[in-house]
Amino acid sequence: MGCVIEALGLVKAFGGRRVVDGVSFSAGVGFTALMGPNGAGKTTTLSMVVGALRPDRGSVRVCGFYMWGRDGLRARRLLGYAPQDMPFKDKLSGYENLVWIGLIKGLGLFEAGREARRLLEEVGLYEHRGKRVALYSGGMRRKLAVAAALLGNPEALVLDEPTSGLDPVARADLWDLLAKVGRGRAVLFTTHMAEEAQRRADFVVIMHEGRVAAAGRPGELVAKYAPNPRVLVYAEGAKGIEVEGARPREAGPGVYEYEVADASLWIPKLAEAYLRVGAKVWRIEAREPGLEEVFFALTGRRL
Ligand SMILES: Nc1ncnc2c1ncn2[C@@H]1O[C@H](COP(=O)(O)OP(=O)(O)OP(=O)(O)O)[C@@H](O)[C@H]1O
Repeated sequence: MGCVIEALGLVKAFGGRRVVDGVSFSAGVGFTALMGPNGAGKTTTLSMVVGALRPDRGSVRVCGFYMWGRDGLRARRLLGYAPQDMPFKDKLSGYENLVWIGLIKGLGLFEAGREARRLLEEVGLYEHRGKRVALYSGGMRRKLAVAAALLGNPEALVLDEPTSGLDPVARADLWDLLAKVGRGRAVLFTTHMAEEAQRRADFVVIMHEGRVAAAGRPGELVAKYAPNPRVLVYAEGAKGIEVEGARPREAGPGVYEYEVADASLWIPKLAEAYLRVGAKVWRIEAREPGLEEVFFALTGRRL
């Protein structure tokens, strides 16, 4: 079966405002994305999941052990966590940082050193092991954070926005690494990028205003909430026009999005309608719906 991370009715309020309001989900072996816009409550939820923040209500189970009960220590040991900004000591090397974190996690000095070397190799930082972390790039810091989360060989991994702030090349590189180290583990990660969740997650939990708006496999969510393709018209000289009852949504300056049943029928129809009113049409394209459209269908907002 493998390890499962379970959030069971989590509630957390700050100053009387519930920022997490009854969140439940389970993340089994594979990649689970906790997806939502900034402020949806993702980080607060993760903090409770990893045992850093006590829930007002509800509980968390990691591989069957309750995080906030007698088994808390066990649950914590089974789980590795990489926060958005890992508090590394910039003056120490990558190797020294990992040894230091290993000691905090309860490893002996010899084992911490051995694990640090093994993990630096695994994440591709071995040749930079002696370099001060202050000199690491953003991508290298993230890899080191993944290595730190893997100290103690946890069954579950929790990653808060693992790729935020990275350029596309560094992001793809980090995902190659995560795919490798995530194999056989329950990996829970947060993202506010629909494309990333769609591409990388086996299962997606969509959060909005402190609650779970929907959860499922990406393909199932799209089929259920946003099955229709979209046609985008890039035009100048006409505001979005209604065509045969289909009303556009302004997807950007001069970009009008139509939700249609059959894109191949609607592309010529829309081109004709815009040309008829004297607009310049730069481009028309069909787009398959994805989790961005699912989020919009559920909340009326864009991610
Ligand atoms: N310690 C705190 N005290 C008061 N309010 C807080 C605290 N932590 C978070 N909040 C508020 O709770 C809400 C949810 O924050 P949270 O960081 O969990 O969202 P998020 O989905 O992770 O967003 P982001 O991607 O920006 O981190 C926000 O409105 C935030 O301002």
